[in-house]
Amino acid sequence: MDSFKITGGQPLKGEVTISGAKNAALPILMAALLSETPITITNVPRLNDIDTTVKLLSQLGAKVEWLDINEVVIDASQIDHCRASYELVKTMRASILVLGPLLARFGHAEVSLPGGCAIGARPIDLHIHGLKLMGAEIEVDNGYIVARNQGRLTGASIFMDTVSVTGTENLMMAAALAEGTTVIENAAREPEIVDLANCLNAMGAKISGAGTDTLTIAGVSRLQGEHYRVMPDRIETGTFLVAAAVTQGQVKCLNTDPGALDAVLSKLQEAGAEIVTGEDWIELSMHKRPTAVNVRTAPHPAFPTDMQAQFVTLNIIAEGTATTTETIFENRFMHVPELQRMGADVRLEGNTAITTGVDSLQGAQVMATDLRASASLVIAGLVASSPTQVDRIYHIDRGYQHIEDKLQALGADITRIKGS
Ligand SMILES: CC(=O)N[C@H]1[C@@H](OP(=O)(O)OP(=O)(O)OC[C@H]2O[C@@H](n3ccc(=O)[nH]c3=O)[C@H](O)[C@@H]2O)O[C@H](CO)[C@@H](O)[C@@H]1O
Ligand SMILES: C=C(OP(=O)(O)O)C(=O)O
Repeated sequence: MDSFKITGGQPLKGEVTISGAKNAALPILMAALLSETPITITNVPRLNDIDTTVKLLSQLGAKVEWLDINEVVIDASQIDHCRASYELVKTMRASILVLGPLLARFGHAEVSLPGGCAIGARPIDLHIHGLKLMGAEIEVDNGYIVARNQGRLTGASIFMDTVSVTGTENLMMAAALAEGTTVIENAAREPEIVDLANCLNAMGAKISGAGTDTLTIAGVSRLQGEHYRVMPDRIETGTFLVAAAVTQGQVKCLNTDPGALDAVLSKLQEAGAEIVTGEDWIELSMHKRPTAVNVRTAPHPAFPTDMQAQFVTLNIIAEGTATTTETIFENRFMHVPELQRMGADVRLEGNTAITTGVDSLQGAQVMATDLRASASLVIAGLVASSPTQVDRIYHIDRGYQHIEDKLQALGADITRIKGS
């Protein structure tokens, strides 16, 4: 397993080009299963999760061809299997996103139950409930969700008890090919939902309300391939901006969307950062030690849970005491004990991390436990007074394209140590 070796102390300076959004690219690649003709997708980030998705689509029988590093054509005209195996689902929970498309187009899908995950239990009951309302028969057999329906799914009125991003995406994709109209209430409003809806509409779907809490989907009988560009990754952008703020640097993120980051940018300004934005760029300058900021995660447009760990790192070196409260996942503080090992003054009370900023962190050998926890440890390493080793970085490779190359280009001293 690979590790990162980081020697901190340099303020990050320069420009970084942001990749396409993992959490938009994943459902959009899965949406290719709905199409009878090939779809070309650009601005696809090259990450382990994308490789897993491509493997999954290929196993189902789709033909996948990379035209360029970030451009892929998926031809799902011939699908010969409708089963997503445990081996793939356990490495990437988003594999559940094949359920809606396979069921809608072929009337049959088998997907391994994902099981628990480092950040929480993450059930999928809302996906199943919504599909059942559309007429599917669903049972669990030997650890697999087995879903069937005769003919097309039927449009339904669905109220989601909890706001779920992939739940909304799965139901939206299923409803796109259903007979009749589906209304999803209490839908997720994340920008990635809007991106998926835009892609589906370009393929011929009739979806309105994306970005609000009510989606209306008038089902159509077929969808066709298109050429679609994935939105920029707002979480990668936020991660580089926090790294710039923590190291008191100056970083311009290119190829991004400031409009998708309101809550994060406002917290960075509260922490003392100067932020200038253009149509597709954000520049952050930090001229002093950050001020600690209280953060509370909640569904979009509130502060994203995927930026929580990075802000804990900001708070542990900031001036003052702050609370960081996690309301989405019940166990998303695995970075806290690792940060304590680097000298952070942080304690957990229920779903809140209480931090009092320290003047400097010490380097240590720390272990990444999930994707964003890994990012928080890398950022901590960038300001530590002695070298840091972050182990198990396969987590970070799931969601960041060449993070060490991008950080090196900004002046960071970070190298990958190849493991066995
Ligand atoms: C691939 C992808 O896009 N992943 C994102 C997606 O994950 P994901 O879509 O898995 O997260 P959800 O939005 O579904 O989870 C939100 C909450 O709803 C609960 N829940 C969800 C589904 C369900 O059927 N029942 C249920 O109770 C979850 O346990 C969690 O407490 O949104 C999360 C919340 O913004 C992000 O952290 C992830 O990065
Ligand atoms: C939690 C995340 O991803 P996933 O839902 O794929 O685990 C994330 O992107 O931070």
